[in-house]
Amino acid sequence: MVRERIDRIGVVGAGTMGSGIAQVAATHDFDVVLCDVESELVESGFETIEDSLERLASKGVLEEKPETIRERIDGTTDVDAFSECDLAIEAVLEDLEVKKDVFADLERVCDSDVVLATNTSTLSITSIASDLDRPERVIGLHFMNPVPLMEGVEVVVGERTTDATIDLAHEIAADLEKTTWESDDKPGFVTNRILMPWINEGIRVYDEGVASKADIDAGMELGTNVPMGPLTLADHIGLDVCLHASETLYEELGDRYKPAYLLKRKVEAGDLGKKTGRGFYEYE
Ligand SMILES: NC(=O)c1ccc[n+]([C@@H]2O[C@H](COP(=O)([O-])OP(=O)(O)OC[C@H]3O[C@@H](n4cnc5c(N)ncnc54)[C@H](O)[C@@H]3O)[C@@H](O)[C@H]2O)c1
Repeated sequence: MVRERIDRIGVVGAGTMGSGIAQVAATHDFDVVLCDVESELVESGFETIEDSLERLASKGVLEEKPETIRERIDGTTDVDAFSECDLAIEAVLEDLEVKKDVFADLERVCDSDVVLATNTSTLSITSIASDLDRPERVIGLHFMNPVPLMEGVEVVVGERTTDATIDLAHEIAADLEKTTWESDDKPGFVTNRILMPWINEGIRVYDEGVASKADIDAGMELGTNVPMGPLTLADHIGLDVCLHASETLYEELGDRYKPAYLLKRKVEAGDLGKKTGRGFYEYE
């Protein structure tokens, strides 16, 4: 049995993804609790949400005022505030031990019928749930970046996830006007298993001098009808995020997932893409 009536959603992690998930949930009339480890990080999540809501309002795509949506979100640094939540979504950094600790807290704090979802990009849902008493209520709800704009959500089914939990995951995504597809709990699921080698190959093609950055991106955009070429997309995702995902896939799946040399060097240099103003391209 899982709780089907969802009024209040708890989101752990107020970074890029957590703030986006909180925003989309509040936009769709859910009450939200947004949690991070320090109040400054919660505040920074709220700034991201407010900026995004203002941009969407200026394009005329919001049905309510940004302030009305914003007021549905409470901030906290204490996960105990999730005791009243009907669903919890974890979006903390991509580290198995950190996520396991967060899920231990969620299991302690949330009622036993509350579904606990993770936004992990590459980690195993089964591993994340492995120390819990009730792993059957854990599922992957893999939102795409930027959450307010991207329509797709990948539902990732762990070894012990029950049908009731899977149904709830699809239903809540539909309530958020997202479209889902399902993946088994295998490294990188559908999206990152295919996307990460594509990005790494784009970087190698550039590093080997096959073509300029602009021509690599143009070739893939015009030649295969994707909205962004691999170098531009890597900058948007964050080169550190791409490297971390590639290393996890390399560990699990072997040589064909080896991260590109230049990806590692750029991350070491602190050129992480759009968020630091420089990756493969420069940003204002
Ligand atoms: N960035 C992307 O494009 C993207 C896309 C899909 C999925 N994801 C996944 O989403 C998750 C979050 O990624 P992100 O890009 O938002 O990361 P981020 O670094 O922007 O945000 C993570 C936040 O989690 C907070 N945090 C860490 N430990 C915490 C804890 N114990 N309790 C509460 N908060 C804690 C950090 O302080 C930080 O604010 C990761 O699992 C990532 O793989 C990322």
